[in-house]
Amino acid sequence: MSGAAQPDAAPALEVIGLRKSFAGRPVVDDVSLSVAPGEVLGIIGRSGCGKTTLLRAIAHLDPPDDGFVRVGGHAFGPEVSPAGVVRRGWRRGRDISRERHRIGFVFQQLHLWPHLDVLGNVTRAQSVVLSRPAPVATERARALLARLGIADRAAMRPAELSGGQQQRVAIARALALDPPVLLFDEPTSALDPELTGEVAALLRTIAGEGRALVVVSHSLGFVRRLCDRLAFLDGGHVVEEGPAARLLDAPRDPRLARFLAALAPPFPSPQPAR
Ligand SMILES: Nc1ncnc2c1ncn2[C@@H]1O[C@H](COP(=O)(O)OP(=O)(O)OP(=O)(O)O)[C@@H](O)[C@H]1O
Repeated sequence: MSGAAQPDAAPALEVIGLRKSFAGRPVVDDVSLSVAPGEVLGIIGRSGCGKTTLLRAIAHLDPPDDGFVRVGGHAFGPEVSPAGVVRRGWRRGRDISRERHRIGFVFQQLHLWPHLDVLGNVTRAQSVVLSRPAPVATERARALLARLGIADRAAMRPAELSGGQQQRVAIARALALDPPVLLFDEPTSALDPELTGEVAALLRTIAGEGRALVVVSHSLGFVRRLCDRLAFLDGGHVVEEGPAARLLDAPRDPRLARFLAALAPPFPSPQPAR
């Protein structure tokens, strides 16, 4: 970890009492989280515990049923209260599209536009979401592609790239909107294990710019390397939260201990040959 987190700073992201149900079944149930600028929060938990649903509800890709999301102290989304009061002047559907650039989202499946080349993928969202003039958007895109080491791929289509390169395009596309908050859903799931360290280093650099990152991952090695804090989700609730090393090495909740034990290698590592 780079130590760039600013835990005493005002939160970049606040999630307060978020709830999301599908067909009457609560999947995210009263989740509250706070992430400081420069901090990386990891979300861990067994398959189906609601990690992706939580990320999507934070970003209002699937609007939450209840709760508040704030970015830099300002409301993100309609702020539906338990009493059903909606933020004054809020127009559902229309207004969220204007705010989307404040929370970047890098999907597990990446969702790059297959018919656009790499440069087009990184400029298009800037034009659509921020109405940036084409030359400004292109300059920003080229600078990001260079920074992410894929400038020489600018004219290629996503299908012509490796998984790691495609992921860099998705990260460049999200960064192009300058979001103070970035959400990553399983950023290493499509990558070879040797790229995991590279992705962790890249995300640390991005956080080091003062952005708040929330990262869902199944890989304990990855979250240990990357995250300042972890939240363990079970049954739609955050049942334990704290410094990453503390949760991984000294879990307090038996559900977290069981989850970690199930992921630990079944046999001790072989002793290295002397
Ligand atoms: N759009 C939806 N409609 C109905 N049910 C849904 C929807 N999205 C998610 N669910 C359900 O919510 C539960 C949590 O799903 P979610 O994808 O959030 O879990 P997860 O923790 O991210 O799982 P995984 O680690 O396997 O990706 C699952 O039971 C899933 O079937």
